[in-house]
Amino acid sequence: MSLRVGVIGTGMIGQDHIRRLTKVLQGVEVVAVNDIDENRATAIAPEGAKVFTSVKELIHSETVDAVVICSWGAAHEEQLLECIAAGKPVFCEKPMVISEESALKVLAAEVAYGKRLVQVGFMRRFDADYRRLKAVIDGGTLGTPLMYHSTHRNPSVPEGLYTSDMPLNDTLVHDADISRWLLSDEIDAVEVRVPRRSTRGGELRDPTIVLLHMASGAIVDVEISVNIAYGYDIRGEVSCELGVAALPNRPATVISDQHGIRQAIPEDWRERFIEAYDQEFREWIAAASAGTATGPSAWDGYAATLTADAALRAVTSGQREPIKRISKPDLYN
Ligand SMILES: NC(=O)c1ccc[n+]([C@@H]2O[C@H](COP(=O)([O-])OP(=O)(O)OC[C@H]3O[C@@H](n4cnc5c(N)ncnc54)[C@H](O)[C@@H]3O)[C@@H](O)[C@H]2O)c1
Ligand SMILES: O[C@H]1[C@H](O)[C@@H](O)[C@H](O)[C@@H](O)[C@H]1O
Repeated sequence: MSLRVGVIGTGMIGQDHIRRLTKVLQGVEVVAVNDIDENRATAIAPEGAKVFTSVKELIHSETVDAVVICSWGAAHEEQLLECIAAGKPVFCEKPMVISEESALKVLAAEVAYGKRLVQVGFMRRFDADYRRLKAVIDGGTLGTPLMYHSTHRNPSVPEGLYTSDMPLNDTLVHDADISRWLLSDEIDAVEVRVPRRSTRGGELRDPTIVLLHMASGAIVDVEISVNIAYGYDIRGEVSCELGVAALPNRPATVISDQHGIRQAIPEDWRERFIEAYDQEFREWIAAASAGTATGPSAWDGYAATLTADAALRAVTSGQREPIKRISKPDLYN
């Protein structure tokens, strides 16, 4: 029997996930949708899916086995808590939540429930190139990882919707998560440096350089650029004691003409991570069909939120901001 899914939030990524859940993947159907913009939900709802005007009713509906949350970050806490209260597996787009307080509430609810229900949308962990990079680091042939250079460039971000904290609490969270995962480490402190501002983003603080001090002593530097015009460019290079392992640029046709030799750069995250999102959902469907979750957990969402909070403090203080974590509940070991 197919997993019957309700999707909350039918904007850019909600539409892309509905496409993959209805047209690409097996063993799943979208039976319900909701958006605060009811007209949008109605326009996007796949054939046969019910449009719910109440999130709560969608989550508790007997016709819905599992939930996909694609609303804005600030709405995630309430929606996640409702899914846990209903005992339903839930895939939640990143950021899991946007404050430490919210993250602790989600952790406490899931721990009290006693089983993993929450999977956070850190899709890089499902990308074949990142998985190969991790296999090399874990294989140990390059020795201990010492530094990781993470480059995260967006051509542009939605004007008005992408606000001043978001380079750190919406974009950096991917680099925080992938650094913890690649290096099998935790982030203990954060520093931020703000160079000359790009005029392309108006008043938005952009670009930003972030240093993540890992518990092991390794250091990660992250470039966050969210208005760099030329494309969606994601890079990563791990410097180890005996060598360096880097993420390849996306393979693309090589064009030679009067302008020189060139390769296309992905336009946005949809293009760059298309296979990663598919794989992320393949694994989620399998886990949710068994009543649970897999991959990035609420603990990982919590760790990314702590990093974003510390980075936001570091912008103001100009100092190295320490991170204090609760001890890890057994559920996440
Ligand atoms: N993993 C990724 O690479 C990736 C890519 C894009 C977006 N995202 C994340 O997905 C989420 C949505 O991003 P987007 O780009 O699709 O934004 P968007 O603005 O295009 O769409 C968000 C939709 O959610 C709806 N919405 C907002 N609050 C709601 C609520 N309380 N209840 C129901 N609907 C609500 C909005 O009306 C809108 O239609 C964000 O958390 C974003 O960070 C992740
Ligand atoms: O919501 C998007 C998405 O998470 C992308 O993967 C990231 O590159 C963007 O910076 C962010 O705004």
